[in-house]
Amino acid sequence: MSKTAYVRTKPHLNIGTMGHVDHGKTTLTAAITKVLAERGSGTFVPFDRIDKAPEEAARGITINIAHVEYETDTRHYAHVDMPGHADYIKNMVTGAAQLDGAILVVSAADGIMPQTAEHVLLARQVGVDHIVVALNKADTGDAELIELVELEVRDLLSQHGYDGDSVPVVPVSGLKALDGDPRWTASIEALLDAVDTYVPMPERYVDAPFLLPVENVLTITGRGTVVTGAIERGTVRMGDRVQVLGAEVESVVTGLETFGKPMDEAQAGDNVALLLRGVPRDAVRRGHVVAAPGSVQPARRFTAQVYVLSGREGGRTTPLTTGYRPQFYIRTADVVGDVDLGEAAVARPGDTVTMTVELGRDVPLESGLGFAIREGGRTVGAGTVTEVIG
Ligand SMILES: Nc1nc2c(ncn2[C@@H]2O[C@H](COP(=O)(O)OP(=O)(O)OP(=O)(O)O)[C@@H](O)[C@H]2O)c(=O)[nH]1
Ligand SMILES: [Mg+2]
Repeated sequence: MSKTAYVRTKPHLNIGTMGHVDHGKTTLTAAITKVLAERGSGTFVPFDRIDKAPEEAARGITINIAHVEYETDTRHYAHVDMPGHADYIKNMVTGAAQLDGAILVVSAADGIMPQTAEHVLLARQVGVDHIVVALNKADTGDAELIELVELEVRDLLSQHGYDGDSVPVVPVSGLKALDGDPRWTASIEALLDAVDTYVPMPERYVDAPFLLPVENVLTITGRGTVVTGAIERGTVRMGDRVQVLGAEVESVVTGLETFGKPMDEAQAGDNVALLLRGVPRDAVRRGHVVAAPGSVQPARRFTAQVYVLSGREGGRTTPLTTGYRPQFYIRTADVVGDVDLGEAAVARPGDTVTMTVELGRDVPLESGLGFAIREGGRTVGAGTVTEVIG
């Protein structure tokens, strides 16, 4: 069966829903696709097609990130629906790493909760510069409560370096919009307008050497190994030679698709699936990087500026010292690393410190790259690479 090729008619952006567990991210994602499908631009993706794993259905939570696509009048979006549950932050970080903007979903009935704050911090760290707030479940709350939650969210965003005063905050009801209630269908339209206008089209480095952080790996029986993710920079064409950093193999791109639609060429920002010739399924993993051969030099040692979260922010309550070995979340990778604090030797919760890190394996690094530090299921630090040592 031949598939319809992807035709680039509008600028493409990557957005997604993040926020605390059960605040309604998946419901809102389904509602957005429904409202737009009714406008004739896209396909409705029902809730159970987004949370489709049996464990997700049984537990009523999102575990894996899921991608849907839709179009507004002015833009084409790939939308990643991220899990809110604290146990699946790892998947959330992978999703957030590819976003140009995020929809922070906050239940107007509950207000900000631990993963609301953690997601904002992580989004900031992985380079999400623009957030639009959906005050969901607005059908349940009274106006006064909604106003209070709005103030609280603006404050939280300001604390993390976002412009909390100017961020659009839109009261919505994903559930009622899914039901077709016109008042709440209009709230989804208002949210999408806010995303269209508030999240700018990022600069795309289409002329840079190709680089794609691997989000997922799958096998197409009889055809080979497919890697998926959002292209960070550059352009890739059918037949291009690429290098898989992490797997240390070279390959040729023999298939290229976005949301099931074939393309001859994909560029920075596109959310794609690449079929790689002759690469065994188990050689490639999330966290590896596919790049133009020789274009990046992986490294494992770097210096960084790191903020150590306080106990109140969900971080450690005790200082960390040289020799500390947490996990570093860099792009889609999580890698163990040894921390050296130099002469300071100790960093207390709430401190901003300079550290030297030696990772457990080589990864493509560059100064300015943001990362998160996690330990035993919680985020303990947020940092930026200041210098790559080698
Ligand atoms: N009243 C009301 N309930 C809602 C609304 N949106 C979602 N819900 C309910 O809230 C619960 C959680 O919804 P989900 O969409 O699964 O929440 P989620 O944020 O995706 O949860 P995780 O992905 O597990 O973090 C479900 O029972 C929904 O029906 C809303 O706008 N109003
Ligand atoms: Mg969900």
